[in-house]
Amino acid sequence: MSAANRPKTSLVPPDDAVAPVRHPEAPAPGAPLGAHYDQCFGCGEGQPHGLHLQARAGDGVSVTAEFTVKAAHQGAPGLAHGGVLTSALDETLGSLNWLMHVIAVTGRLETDFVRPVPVDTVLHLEARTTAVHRRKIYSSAVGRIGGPDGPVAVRADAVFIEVKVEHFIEHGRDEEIQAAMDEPDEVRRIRAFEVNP
Ligand SMILES: CCCCCCCCCCCCCC(=O)SCCNC(=O)CCNC(=O)[C@H](O)C(C)(C)COP(=O)(O)OP(=O)(O)OC[C@H]1O[C@@H](n2cnc3c(N)ncnc32)[C@H](O)[C@@H]1OP(=O)(O)O
Repeated sequence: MSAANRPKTSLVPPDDAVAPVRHPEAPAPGAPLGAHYDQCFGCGEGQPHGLHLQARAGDGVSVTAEFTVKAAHQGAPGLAHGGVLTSALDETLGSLNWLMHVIAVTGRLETDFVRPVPVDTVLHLEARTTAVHRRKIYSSAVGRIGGPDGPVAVRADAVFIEVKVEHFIEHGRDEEIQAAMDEPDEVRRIRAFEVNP
């Protein structure tokens, strides 16, 4: 069956899924994870149009992050665009994989929009990996407004799929791949994951 015809993977882990394992060299709880790629729309410091999310490690396989909704993120007047909020959730969820030293891409992501999020709001994001089944990584996130314990405005469930670094080399545009490969920090981090599973 071609990938395009594949039935949607459930966001509920199968019975034989296992608990996620935090890598022994993962950053300590409270420590920033840093951007995985300088030009990433979600976390890249060199990306002027990006969200500039800075995730911090939590306990187990969990992270927290804050995202401030700017005027450039509007959908309706004065309110955040749903796709931008989903991007913030995707980035936060994706950062969980670094705590396990696994390279993975988003396979499926489902967002519930519970409350409108006005411009200038700080969205307090929390995400956790709940289970792993072969290459599939099951994670969930919430975004709260009005403070870290405020009401939930958005929530998401996702399945990430583990990939090798060749995934990016094969599919990415040569120009950016070459630039990333020329960046010693990027290569060191990715290679560390490959030799240190
Ligand atoms: C050089 C520099 C590198 C820099 C690195 C930076 C990295 C940072 C990146 C972070 C960026 C931030 C995050 C982003 O924005 S990531 C960007 C958005 N995501 C993508 O671009 C992914 C596009 N999709 C693909 O490339 C392929 O379809 C993948 C790789 C996902 C699977 O194709 P592949 O041929 O490999 O898979 P398989 O057929 O062997 O299936 C394997 C298992 O997975 C299950 N499955 C498959 N598809 C899906 C699906 N869609 N939903 C749920 N489940 C799915 C499938 O049922 C099977 O399960 P099981 O049979 O085992 O039970």
